[in-house]
Amino acid sequence: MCGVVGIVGQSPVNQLLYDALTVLQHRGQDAAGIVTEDKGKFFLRKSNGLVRDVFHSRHMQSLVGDIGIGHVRYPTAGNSSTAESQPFYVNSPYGIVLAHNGNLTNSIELHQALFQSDLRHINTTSDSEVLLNVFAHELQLQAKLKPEPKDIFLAVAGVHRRCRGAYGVVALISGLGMVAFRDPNGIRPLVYGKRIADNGAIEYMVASESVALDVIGFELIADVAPGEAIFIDAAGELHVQQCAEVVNKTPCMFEFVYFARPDSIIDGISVYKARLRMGDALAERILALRPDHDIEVVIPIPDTSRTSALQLANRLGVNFREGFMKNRYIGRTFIMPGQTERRKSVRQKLNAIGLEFKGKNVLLVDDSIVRGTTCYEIIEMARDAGAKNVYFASAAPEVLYPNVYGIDMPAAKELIAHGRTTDEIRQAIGADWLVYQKLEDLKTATQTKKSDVHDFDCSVFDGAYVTGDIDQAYLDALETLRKDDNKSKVLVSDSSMVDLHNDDEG
Ligand SMILES: O=P(O)(O)OC[C@H]1O[C@H](OP(=O)(O)OP(=O)(O)O)[C@H](O)[C@@H]1O
Ligand SMILES: NC(=O)CC[C@H](N)C(=O)O
Ligand SMILES: [Mg+2]
Repeated sequence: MCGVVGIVGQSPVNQLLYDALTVLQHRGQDAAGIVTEDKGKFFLRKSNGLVRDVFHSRHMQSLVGDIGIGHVRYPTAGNSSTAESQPFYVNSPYGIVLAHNGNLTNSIELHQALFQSDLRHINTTSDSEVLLNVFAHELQLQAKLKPEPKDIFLAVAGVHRRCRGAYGVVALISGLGMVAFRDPNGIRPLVYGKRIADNGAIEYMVASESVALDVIGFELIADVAPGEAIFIDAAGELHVQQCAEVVNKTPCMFEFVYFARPDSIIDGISVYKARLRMGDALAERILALRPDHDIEVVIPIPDTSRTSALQLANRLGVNFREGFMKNRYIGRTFIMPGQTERRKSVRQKLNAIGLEFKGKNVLLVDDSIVRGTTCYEIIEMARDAGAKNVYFASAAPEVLYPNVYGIDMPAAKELIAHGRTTDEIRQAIGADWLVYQKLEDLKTATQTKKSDVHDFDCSVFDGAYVTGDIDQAYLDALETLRKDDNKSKVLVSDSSMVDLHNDDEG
C-alpha cells in the first residue's frame, strides 16, 4: 500500500513533499522518492529506505522547482530494487514522471501489448512502469505539441480502457502540469486540496490520504472520484473531468481496517469513527456470544487496534489498559517483506507490562489477523506475563483470500485462517477463546449516511474481486511468484537496472 503526493506550488515544494511523505510513511517503508520540475527539467531522488534515510541535505537542495510529486513504496509487484522505487520516468511524449499506489491485474498482458503494438520498452518488472507507459502512449496518440486539458483526460480514459486493477496515480507532464487519477472502482484512496500562497495564488496538493493535507496546511477540496482525473495546468488552473465510462465505487475495506491513519477521511468516511464503530460492533458480538463473560481487562495491540479496542472496552464496561508498550522506532510489521523479519520485529516492537496481565482474564484486541504473526507472539507474551486466560478479538473478519489490489498478501496458504475453522485458528495462535467481527457488521460499521459509498472491495474477506477479472489461474500464478518462500529467489533486487537518476552516489 504505497503513498503518493503531488504539489503545484508558488515556491519550492521539496520540503513540503518530504513532510507529506513522512506523514504517509505508514503506507510504505521500503523505498521513497521525490521528483521536482524546474524550467522543463526533472530532478529525482529515490532509493530504498525510510523517508528520513533516503533524503539528505544534498538531495533536498538538488530537488528544485515549484512543482513535484513523491512516493513511499510497499512493493506488491516486481522486485524491491532501487530501480523499481518510484516515481518512474519516461521521456516521450513531453517527459512524464509518475507515482502509483495500487496494483495492476493485467500488467503482463499490457507489458506485451506495449512492446508489440505500441513499440515501447519496459525496463523493470514493476506494474507502475507499465502504467506510466500506457498513459504516455495514450497521450502520444493525441498527437499535440501543446495538449489541452481535454487531451490529458482522453489519455486517462485510455488508461481506464486498458488497465485493470487498482490505481491511485499522480504524474507530472513536463512544462504542462500535474495530473492525478483514480481507477473506476476507487479501490485506492486519493484526495486533493488547496491553500492560498503568500502571493495570493492558489496552490494545489494531491495525496493518498487527507491527513497529509492537514499536516502540510492544505484544505481538503474532495476525493478524486473513482474514474475521475484532475489536472492542474502550468498556469495553476484546476480542471476536473470524469474519464471512465463505467464507475462502480468500491473502496478497499482494508484501508479502514488497517492501512489508513485514523485521522484520515476517505470518500467522506472518517477512518477514526469507522474504527470506533468496529469496536462497538465487536463488543455487541462478544456480549451476544458470551453474556456471562469473565473478561477483566481489555488490552489493545498497538498501534492500529487502539481506537476500536477502546470503544469495545467502553461498551463492555471493562477496564481498558495499555498492556503492551511499543518501541516507537520500529515501523509496521505487516508491511515488512519477509516472515522472519516480521516475527522478529513483533518481539522487538512490543513489550508487556506485567501487572496488567498477572492473574487476570485478558481480552487482547487487534484490528485484524492476517498471517497470525502478531497474535501468536503476543499471546505467548501475555502468558509469560502471567495472564490467567488469554482471549483474543479481531475487529475484522477472517482474512481468507489473497489481495490483488496493492496489499502484499499473495498466497492464501500464508493466511492463518485459510482452511481452518475458528477453533483451529484459536489453537494455532494459542488463545483460550477467539472471536472475529462478522463481515456484515464490519460493512455497517464503516458505512455512514454522509458518504455515497454503498459497497466496498472486501475481497480478502469474501473472495469477490470487484474488478471481475480475477480467476483461480491468476491467483495460482500470483502465489507462485510472490509467496514468501519464493520472493527471495525470484524477486531478487537488481541494482544494475537502468532508470532515471540524478544522483547515483547513494
Ligand atoms: O496477523 P499478522 O500477519 O501479524 O498481521 C496483522 C497485524 O499486523 C498489523 O500490525 P502492524 O505492526 O503492521 O502495524 P500497527 O503498528 O499499525 O498495528 C495489524 O495491525 C495487526 O496487528
Ligand atoms: N503497494 C503499492 O501501492 C505498490 C505499487 C506498485 N504495484 C509497486 O509495487 O511498486
Ligand atoms: Mg498491528
